[in-house]
Amino acid sequence: METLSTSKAHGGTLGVYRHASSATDTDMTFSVFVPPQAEEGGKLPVLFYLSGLTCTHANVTDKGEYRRACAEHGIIFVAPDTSPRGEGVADDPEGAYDFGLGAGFYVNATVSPFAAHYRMWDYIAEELPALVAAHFPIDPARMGITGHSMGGHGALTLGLTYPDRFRSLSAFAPIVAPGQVPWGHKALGGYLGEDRTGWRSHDAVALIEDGHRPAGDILVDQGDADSFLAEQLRPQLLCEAADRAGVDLTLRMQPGYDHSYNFISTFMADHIRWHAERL
Ligand SMILES: N[C@@H](CCC(=O)N[C@@H](CSC=O)C(=O)NCC(=O)O)C(=O)O
Repeated sequence: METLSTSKAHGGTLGVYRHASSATDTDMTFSVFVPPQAEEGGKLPVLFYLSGLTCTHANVTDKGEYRRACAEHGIIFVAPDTSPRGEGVADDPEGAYDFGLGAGFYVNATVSPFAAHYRMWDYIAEELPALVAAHFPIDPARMGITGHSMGGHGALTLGLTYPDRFRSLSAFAPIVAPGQVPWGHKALGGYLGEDRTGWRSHDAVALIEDGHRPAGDILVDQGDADSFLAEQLRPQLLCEAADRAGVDLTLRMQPGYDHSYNFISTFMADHIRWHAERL
């Protein structure tokens, strides 16, 4: 693992790192904030934040405003990239923002040419937790996951699939049912193929319908002025599935907030506190 930069913040250290990923067979870059409590020598809980379409690790690192709350609650914060990148990595044939580079959708692609590198599911579920646990003072029994939009979809599907691994689960404006919305149709069709049975493992609503359960309760914040709300996000579908299944979900509709990092940064500290209480 190569250190690209480190900088002191709120008494802790923000670092950006690059490594050769075996999951994606590319270099991958991510950021980690280690709070000042690490100096005491113990292992700390970790929160993985999965970003949305068009993002790298840098969007939340620059605009997410998570460091003060992580320093207050003693949480390590890990922000990975959203897709493999580099020479030989396939992109959307028309360069669209919602597929290919910056839009890995947290799945292991099975369709050529994407199957060669687009293995973000394995990267987030397996490789990255092991890598950060080897290099930072992380307690692997206290891992939480959150994310925004496409990353909220990733957090929900990973948290529902691996409740023993991700002990706390929240999301900001997530895509809750990719099998029922245009972003999801394009991504799951392009990465997994048109046989929709395979899509259910990457659809939070379908996962709940199919019997998957999170480790505990789920927190979702959603702005009601989000331009993607009605067509792409549809959080009501998650509420209905959770109600039917007895999953403890809190959906907070936040008046006036849009889909941007102004929304995310407003509620970030609250999500970090919420995860800290559960980890
Ligand atoms: N057409 C827009 C759409 C991109 C966008 O809004 N991306 C969001 C995530 S959307 C769902 O996953 C985002 O987080 N953008 C980065 C940011 O820093 O705001 C466009 O291309 O801009």
